[in-house]
Amino acid sequence: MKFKLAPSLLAADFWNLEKAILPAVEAGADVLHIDVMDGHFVPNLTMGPIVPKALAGKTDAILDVHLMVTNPENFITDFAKAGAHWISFHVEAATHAHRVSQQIRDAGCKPGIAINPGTPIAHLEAMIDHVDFVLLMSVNPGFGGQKFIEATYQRLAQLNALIEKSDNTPFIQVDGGVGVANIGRLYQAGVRCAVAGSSVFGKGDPGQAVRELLAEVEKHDA
Ligand SMILES: O=C(CO)[C@@H](O)[C@H](O)COP(=O)(O)O
Ligand SMILES: [Fe+2]
Repeated sequence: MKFKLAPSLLAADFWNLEKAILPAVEAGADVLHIDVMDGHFVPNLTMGPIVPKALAGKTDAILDVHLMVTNPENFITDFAKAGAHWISFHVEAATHAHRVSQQIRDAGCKPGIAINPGTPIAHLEAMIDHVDFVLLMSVNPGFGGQKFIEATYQRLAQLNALIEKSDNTPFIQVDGGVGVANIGRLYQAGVRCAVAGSSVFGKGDPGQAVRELLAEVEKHDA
């Protein structure tokens, strides 16, 4: 699969969302990452379905909804109707993870399973065959702008090994603290979609930031 960069809207200027998003997409970002937080699973509140609904039809980018909520099953239909293409939910938050992934697929979206830095990779074992991607958190979920956790590289090796021995090949998305300093190494470690919030929208020019991040990936493409 071709590498995809997913700017996280959480770091964008909400006064000027269109001006933030358009240059990032024009510069080659294929995915827009929408962080949904409920103030319960994580100690922060962010966006509901009105956000993908506002973007749907305005851009060709994939709308990628990252649910950091308890009871994810309650939100799938609304986000799918709002135009989400990918929906990920946390293995820590889903009592019936298998049912939730099926619900996402039935709603016409690609299901992804997300995992916190403190949860053993082995907890994904029963779900690998039932998702299209794994979202490996490289910070503790809840906030943008945090420092990348270095143990993510070891966890990536464990995740690759788990995927290798399964019948399915979900792609790996990494989320949190990604920037020019680590995106190349993450690509080499098997990541095919990197979420980038502050490193895209935290500087003056999102288009330039996207070009720099993609150039790093290109450099590491052996
Ligand atoms: O899901 C989350 C945080 O919970 C992420 O998507 C962050 O929003 C990424 O932001 P940066 O770490 O790249 O600033
Ligand atoms: Fe996220």
